[in-house]
Amino acid sequence: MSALPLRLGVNIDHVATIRNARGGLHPDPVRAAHLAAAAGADGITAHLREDRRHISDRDIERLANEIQLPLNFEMAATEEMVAIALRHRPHAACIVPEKREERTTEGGLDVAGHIDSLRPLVGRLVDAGIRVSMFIEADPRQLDASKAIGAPVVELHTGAYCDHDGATRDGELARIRTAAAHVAAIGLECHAGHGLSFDTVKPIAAIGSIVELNIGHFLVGEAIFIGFEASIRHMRALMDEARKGAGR
Ligand SMILES: CC(=O)[C@@H](O)[C@H](O)COP(=O)(O)O
Ligand SMILES: NCC(=O)COP(=O)(O)O
Repeated sequence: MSALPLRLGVNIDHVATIRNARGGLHPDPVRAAHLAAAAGADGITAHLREDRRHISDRDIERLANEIQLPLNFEMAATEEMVAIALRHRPHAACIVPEKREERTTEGGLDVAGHIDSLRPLVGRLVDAGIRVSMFIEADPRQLDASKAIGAPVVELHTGAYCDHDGATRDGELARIRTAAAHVAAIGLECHAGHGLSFDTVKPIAAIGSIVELNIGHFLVGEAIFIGFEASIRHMRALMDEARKGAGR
């Protein structure tokens, strides 16, 4: 059976990181979103963190109102973020863990340990027509818990795979492959992301049951050297190369 089409969600958080370094308006994340669309992105991802270290409330408002691509709103499982999601009604919301002291997302959300609190929160977003995904480790317990709380989508955290090499990376890749097969078997949609680069994307893109990759930090960094559109176009080409011959 042939692999499903693979979407590229471009995360523009770190365009805002550069902007916030001087507290001005440049570079504009919304302009970056338009460029990403022109470069072939299938969606835009933006993470409104509780501490607003990069994406701001105004960025989310403008993205929701000004871009044509589907917006994937990454958010913590808090009442504050639910209210913002219900106000702007993005195409999708991805529920991610947050710790103020972390430099970046360090792992997946413990859905299995918080089923009772997450089920109603997910239900409110689903009832509002928002496609909810759970940002989780490649762990069958977390997959089954995501299904149990009514989330139609999971996004597998690829950080450990990207941060290691050799046998450890191979082990993480095997874990992701097994998890992606399980996601398909239980009828959820499978996405993946965090830390992906030109060097690490192809084995993940070759997993046929993964239908969306969310990639940001590397694309913004590489844009300094080759331009944002070229960075996105090259990532898309690598994903397409990997997809050829990928099974389900
Ligand atoms: C959830 C995820 O992997 C990305 O959104 C990542 O969080 C990018 O934002 P940070 O670099 O602030 O973690
Ligand atoms: N959910 C992953 C994402 O949106 C982008 O993560 P990164 O590529 O910035 O590490």
